[in-house]
Amino acid sequence: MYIVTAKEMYDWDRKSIEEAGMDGKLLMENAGRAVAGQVEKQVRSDQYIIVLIGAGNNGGDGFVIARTLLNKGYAVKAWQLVPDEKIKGDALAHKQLYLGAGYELDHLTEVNQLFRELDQADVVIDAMLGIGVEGKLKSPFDQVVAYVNQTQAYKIAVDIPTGVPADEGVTEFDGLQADYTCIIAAPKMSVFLQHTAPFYGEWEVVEIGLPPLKLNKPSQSLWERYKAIASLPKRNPFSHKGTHGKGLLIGGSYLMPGSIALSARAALRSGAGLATVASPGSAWPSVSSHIPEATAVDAKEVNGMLAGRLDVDFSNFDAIALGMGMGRSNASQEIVRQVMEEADVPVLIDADGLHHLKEFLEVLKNRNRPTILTPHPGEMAGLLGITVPELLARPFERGRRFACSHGVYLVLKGPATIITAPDGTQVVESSGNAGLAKGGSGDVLSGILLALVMQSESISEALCNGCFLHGKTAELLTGERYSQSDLLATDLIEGLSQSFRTFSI
Ligand SMILES: NC(=O)C1=CN([C@@H]2O[C@H](COP(=O)(O)OP(=O)(O)OC[C@H]3O[C@@H](n4cnc5c(N)ncnc54)[C@H](O)[C@@H]3O)[C@@H](O)[C@H]2O)[C@@H](O)CC1
Ligand SMILES: Nc1ncnc2c1ncn2[C@@H]1O[C@H](COP(=O)(O)OP(=O)(O)O)[C@@H](O)[C@H]1O
Ligand SMILES: [K+]
Repeated sequence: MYIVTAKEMYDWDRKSIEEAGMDGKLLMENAGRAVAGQVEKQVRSDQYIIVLIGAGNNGGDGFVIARTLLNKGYAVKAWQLVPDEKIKGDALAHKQLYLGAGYELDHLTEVNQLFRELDQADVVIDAMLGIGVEGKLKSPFDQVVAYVNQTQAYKIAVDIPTGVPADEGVTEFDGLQADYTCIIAAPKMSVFLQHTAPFYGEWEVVEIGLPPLKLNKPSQSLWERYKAIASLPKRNPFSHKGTHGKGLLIGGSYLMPGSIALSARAALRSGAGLATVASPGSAWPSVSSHIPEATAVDAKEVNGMLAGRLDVDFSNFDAIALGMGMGRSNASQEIVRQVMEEADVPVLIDADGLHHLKEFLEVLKNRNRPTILTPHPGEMAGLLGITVPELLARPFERGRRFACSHGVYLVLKGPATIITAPDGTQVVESSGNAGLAKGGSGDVLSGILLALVMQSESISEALCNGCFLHGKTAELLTGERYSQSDLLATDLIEGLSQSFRTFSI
């Protein structure tokens, strides 16, 4: 499923009408009916519904929704919040159909009168403004949104909650806080941004008849369950351990032996054939006690942290993951540089490895094989030399620019993880929950990703599937045995088997 910007959505709409011959009024009818169908699943016939209608096409959808629900016997009042002359085009046509059907329309003259009605409503349908919103909300929308937000009513937004921008980059806005948003045709970028996503509540996408081939292929899409099921690695009955990849994991330190142990265990649980750990000798007893299946290579250390070069032939491995629990000692930086310059296999860099890499990002351009960086927003902001809020205001654009200019795969982690390929293609993987907001989750992800990179033809697919397995495992576990509060990274590793049994079929 594609994720669209407002411009991409408008272009799709225009091309569907101009080139495919779709009729704008028919699309609006389809949109309104599709939303009404979803509303019906959530409301009872004895509940009092208010539909709030604005000036544009979002308001036009509102006339269709109100008419459709009234046709079916629901208790609905439609309120037009703007003067008559503002309603134009397809929206005006649907207003006339609504009135022609004999239904009553309330006009906003005095906000307190509407507020008294809103106090009585069980359900408020927000068809005020859609993706056409510009700047801060003007009167009366600012007052109405503020009032609706503090009512007890169940709030359903049409396409996008009023006031919320569709695109990234706008951080100052007043938005309607929806409980549920029925998104028309394709999710907008703001569904996946941390400062806008909470306004949507639960969301679903409805199809309204826009022909997919008239959508100029956007650069962003959403990773979906069916894609994961089709592309997760399958075990060949005649395989041997070498078939599934020999991974080298470099990291861990005397005071942080756990990270690399989590990564190595997660890699083996995710199907890797062999996992070899390069960690300081002082950390190895602790690492091996958590993952006896892993082997080790000798590594020099200073003060319990990796130091100097590794005496390892990297060509013996199929991929390398680097940085988890490594520590930030200057002495460890040499290893990161060595791997970047000498390892002719895919390399994933996480955590402290990213801290070291920051000092010599120019090496990325010289690599012949894929490099994968897996920063959380703090690490990404550090790589870019900007603040976390600056990054989160435009994560798609910042991530794309970084991945393209450095020629890397970028896994920008978060509730919606944005995976960017070196050509700028972006996929959002949005599974998981706040059970993952705990130290160690990222180390587990690195191990999963390492294993999948070794078992997949496509790096992008491997990264999407790895994030999918990670998030879905958290969802499966917190739906049953665990809660989001008590889930540990180690539980996640043991829970991977449940995800593989569910999705790798
Ligand atoms: N072909 C169609 O008819 C379709 C229409 N769709 C609906 O149409 C919507 C987009 O329609 P529009 O482009 O008319 O956009 P809106 O419905 O968001 O309305 C834009 C209008 O709102 C007013 N406005 C903008 N910013 C404002 C602010 N800050 N404060 C107060 N008023 C403001 C302006 O008068 C502007 O012209 C979508 O979100 C969707 O709901 C979809 O159903 C797709 C198909
Ligand atoms: N609230 C959340 N919802 C969904 N996923 C989350 C949430 N918080 C964290 N995650 C996921 O958990 C992982 C955390 O990684 P990271 O911050 O590197 O953790 P650590 O380094 O402590 O192991 C990422 O994959 C991230 O996407
Ligand atoms: K809306």
